[in-house]
Amino acid sequence: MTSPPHFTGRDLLCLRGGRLVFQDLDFTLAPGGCLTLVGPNGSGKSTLLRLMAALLKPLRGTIAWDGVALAQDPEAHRARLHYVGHLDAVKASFTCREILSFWAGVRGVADRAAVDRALAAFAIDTIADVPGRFLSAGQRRRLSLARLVAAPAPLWLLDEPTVGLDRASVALLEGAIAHHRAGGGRVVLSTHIDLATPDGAVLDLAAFAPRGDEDDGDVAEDAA
Ligand SMILES: Nc1ncnc2c1ncn2[C@@H]1O[C@H](COP(=O)(O)OP(=O)(O)OP(=O)(O)O)[C@@H](O)[C@H]1O
Repeated sequence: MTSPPHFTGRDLLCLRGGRLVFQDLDFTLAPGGCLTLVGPNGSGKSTLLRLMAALLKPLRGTIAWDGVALAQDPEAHRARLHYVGHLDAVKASFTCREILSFWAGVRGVADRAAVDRALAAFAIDTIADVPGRFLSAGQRRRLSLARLVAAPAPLWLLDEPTVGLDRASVALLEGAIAHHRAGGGRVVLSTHIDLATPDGAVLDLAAFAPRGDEDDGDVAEDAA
């Protein structure tokens, strides 16, 4: 019997702007798993998500999908994930439906039903034909999150996805995450608020902060 594919990080050390952000960091995420990143401002939650998306490289350590290091084929890795960062990619002159259809098309999904499901999943169906320029901050965020549903991908990387969301929208996100995980999908998210992720794991970045005894002055940052 073969074991399920795991998403792992081992012995990770990361610099940004020449400064040590975290070190000795390990994680493991099995299919259906959720990892919540917590920690104070600047502790490296966004940085770790960017490492997991193969947008940055660690100075030391390895991140691997099913035993294969991301560095071997970062493009293949990016094709299996959705990364939702702080910026909402919303085109002012396109409607919500057009924006979602575009994103789905980029991922090879030409399925109106999938776009309809995504609109409904984040309660944007009532504003499906409203152009991006007229959306509120919370509506823009919901539209960005709806991409997750419009074009399936096994790994969701979500950087503070609840920013701008009202309580009802947070519940919609929790539901979408639960549905994704029930189908074997994986989620890593950073948050400063409580988000219901049943049976999920929590990784506190504060535990991997520089100890103050390192001399990092002579090591170069290894950015992608
Ligand atoms: N592009 C960059 N160049 C240089 N340093 C950076 C860059 N981006 C982030 N940093 C630094 O890396 C460290 C970690 O930042 P990061 O954004 O990962 O923290 P965070 O835990 O996500 O913070 P927050 O809770 O405020 O969002 C900080 O000290 C930050 O100043």
